[in-house]
Amino acid sequence: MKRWLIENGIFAEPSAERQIFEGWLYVEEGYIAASGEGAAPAELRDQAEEIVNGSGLLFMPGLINTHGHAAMSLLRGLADDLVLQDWLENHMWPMEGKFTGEDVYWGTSLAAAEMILSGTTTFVDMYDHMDKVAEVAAQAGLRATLTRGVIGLCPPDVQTAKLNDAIQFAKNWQGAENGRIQVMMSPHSPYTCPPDYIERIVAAAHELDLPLHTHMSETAAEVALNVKQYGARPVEHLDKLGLFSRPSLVAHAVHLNDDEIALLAERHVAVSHNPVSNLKLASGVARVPDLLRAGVTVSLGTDGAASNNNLDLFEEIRLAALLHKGVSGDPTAVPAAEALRMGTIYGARSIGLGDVTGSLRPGFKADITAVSIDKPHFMPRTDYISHLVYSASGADVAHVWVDGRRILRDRELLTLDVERIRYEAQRCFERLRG
Ligand SMILES: CSC[C@H]1O[C@@H](n2cnc3c(O)ncnc32)[C@H](O)[C@@H]1O
Ligand SMILES: [Zn+2]
Repeated sequence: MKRWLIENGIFAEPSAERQIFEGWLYVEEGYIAASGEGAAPAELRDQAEEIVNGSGLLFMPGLINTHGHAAMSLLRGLADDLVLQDWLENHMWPMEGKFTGEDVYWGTSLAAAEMILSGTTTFVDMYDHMDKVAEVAAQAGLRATLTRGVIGLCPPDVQTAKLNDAIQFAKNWQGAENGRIQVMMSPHSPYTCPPDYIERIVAAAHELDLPLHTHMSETAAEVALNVKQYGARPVEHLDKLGLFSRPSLVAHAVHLNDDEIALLAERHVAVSHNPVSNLKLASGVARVPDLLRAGVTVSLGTDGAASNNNLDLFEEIRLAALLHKGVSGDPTAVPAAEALRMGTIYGARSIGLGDVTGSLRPGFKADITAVSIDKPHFMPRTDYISHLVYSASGADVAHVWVDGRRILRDRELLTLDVERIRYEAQRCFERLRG
């Protein structure tokens, strides 16, 4: 579909001065070409190959999930109510050690189905067997920023093999699928990668001209260990290793002091805030209002489904708006529109796509989520930004487009066979469980 039109819709653009307008939006060759209030121009109606009747629908930029491990949806519900290190070392890593490419394929497919059904159009994924993740993203029609996460707690030859795998993955997939697939380089964390290994990964990112992504300062125990092992807190440690010399996105950043916040701002490091995962693993609450005040780009991630336990980014948006009010005692700590920007345009900026996706303005890719607003919890029609943040959930999503192509119609997945995915995911889990 090259040219199509939405008319009679309500549009939410949280980064514009006028955040809500009623009218039309025209898409051409995958891009938002024009939009306006009131009735659509007759010439655009004539040119359009499809006209979408937007009545009863609220159109918003597709959601952007900036940190996750999609295939971990196979481990959902397996090990709840544990702290990070116990959960990782005694439950996740033993299971992940048994994962084959097929497990990653079906686990990621399950996640892709869930993300599309809850309005996500772009996801960041750090995992192993990344060719399988990229295949799923390509097939699903999602936009994805993918990275082969490397853990360096292994002999030097295995470290090298993992790094080469990450480099090869980048060479094969960077810019694939009409640019929908982007790649980053990822040391898993400062506590799983020795300093010299991080330096090699950073050097590879420079050579390949790629951004970097890592877990950082997720728990107080991690920060204490970093100080004990390396004599510096994680931010200073990673800065010395050159990680922030590339565009960087760090996940979690829960335990930061004022100097670290200032340094992240100075280095233009983006933070993926994962409030549900941080609460579930009892990691703490990130200093999001302070980060935003300092000028850091803060976006939202679910982390894997095993620490969440779903991939509904509306939940992260709502929690980001609520949690920081609760802990600060300031109801304006994260206002509704700011939470929505964290789930959309700030997500795009944090992965270098700030002029590509995350907005409904002309010139952006047509990555659009349509929410069905003919429901009691969207009444009365007071403030749709408020309704999206405080009342909506992923279950309200009716249609999704990525790159101008519809991938969800009336909650029917158009690119994925959800029955087959459910069957295969259960089969994979049973084999892994043994
Ligand atoms: C090397 S692939 C990614 C790796 O990350 C693990 N993981 C999942 N959630 C978290 C988290 O919250 N902190 C640190 N590491 C996490 C996952 O199990 C994979 O092994
Ligand atoms: Zn993670």
